[in-house]
Amino acid sequence: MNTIGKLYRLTTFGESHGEAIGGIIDGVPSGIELDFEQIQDELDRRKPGQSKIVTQRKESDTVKFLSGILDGKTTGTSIGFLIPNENQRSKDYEHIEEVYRPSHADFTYSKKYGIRDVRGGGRTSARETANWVVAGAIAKQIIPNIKINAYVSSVGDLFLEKPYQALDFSQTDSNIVRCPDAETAEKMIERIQEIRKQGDTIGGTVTCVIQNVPIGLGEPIFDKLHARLGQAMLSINAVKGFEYGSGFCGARMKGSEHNDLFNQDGTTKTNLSGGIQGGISNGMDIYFRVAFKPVATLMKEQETINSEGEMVKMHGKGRHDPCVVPRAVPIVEALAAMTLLDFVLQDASRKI
Ligand SMILES: Cc1cc2nc3c(=O)[nH]c(=O)nc-3n(C[C@H](O)[C@H](O)[C@H](O)COP(=O)(O)O)c2cc1C
Repeated sequence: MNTIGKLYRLTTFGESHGEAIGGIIDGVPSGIELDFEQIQDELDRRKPGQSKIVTQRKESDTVKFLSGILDGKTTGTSIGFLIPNENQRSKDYEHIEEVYRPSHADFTYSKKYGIRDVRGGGRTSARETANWVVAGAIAKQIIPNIKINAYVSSVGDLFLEKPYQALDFSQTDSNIVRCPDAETAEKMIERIQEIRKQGDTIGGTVTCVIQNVPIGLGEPIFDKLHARLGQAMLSINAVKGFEYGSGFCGARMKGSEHNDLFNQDGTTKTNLSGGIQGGISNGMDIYFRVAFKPVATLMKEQETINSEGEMVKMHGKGRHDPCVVPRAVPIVEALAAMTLLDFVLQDASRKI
């Protein structure tokens, strides 16, 4: 229930306003020299308070490793880690103790568990995703040849029209919205600021491109590579859609338009398959898109119900993201890295 992965496994714990969040990573090969700066850099890309277009909660998100590492190298035993919570303001949530925020997880958690950790959303909070970023950063270091790049490809109805082949991924972090095209990025930032001033929120998409993938990762039936990527991406808070390759557009095409014809060396002239056929990587680029809804907590009045079943008015309070996609980029990359590594280990285990 709190674990993702089969051979590279992350088990997590923690609530938004509890003492700390953290996890245990199993399946890390021994002898990997870890780059701790890179792990912290990834956490900094996700952390709150990093720019004017994200939540202003201030967390240093400093990770403390407790086990599984000796003299900077992995020992092959489980890696335990903690990220202390530093900047909780639980009072900001007192006003929702008896009411359910529309489209948040307040109602479902209350009904399922009969008890609700209202402080910062408890375990429903995307604070949990910091744990995933730690495991993802380590996964990236174990499979450095596989290149994973995510970026913001839309905010509301503002789309980055260029295909990923025309982008320079080194520019993704050159702006606060994490869109590698400077002109589009500027418009996206303006839109998010406008929406925030209105006390509203806005959705968007993150595109992820995975390059240099060996042929043969993924299983033919239940552990299809795209199914596991989809499960990972759909586990991210606020995600409403996942499509890979031609995705939903493919449903509008004819086979003669959609088929990826082969070159003699087994590569394909087009890549509408998105690098996966029959659940197995074919060596072409894997690319997919993840759709994020607008954040549920609004800084404006909405109608809702309380725990007594009465219709009431509520007004959001506290520090919230007006749009999650800039902070979601490292989360998408982390889960992609963990999923790919899991299959690399599975593939290796078949060969001994
Ligand atoms: C990076 C990130 C930041 C988020 N920040 C907020 C936030 O500030 N306020 C909020 O209400 N929801 C936020 N969310 C979304 C909620 O966690 C999510 O909508 C909620 O748990 C309900 O789950 P669901 O939307 O997947 O159904 C964020 C999600 C992500 C990925």
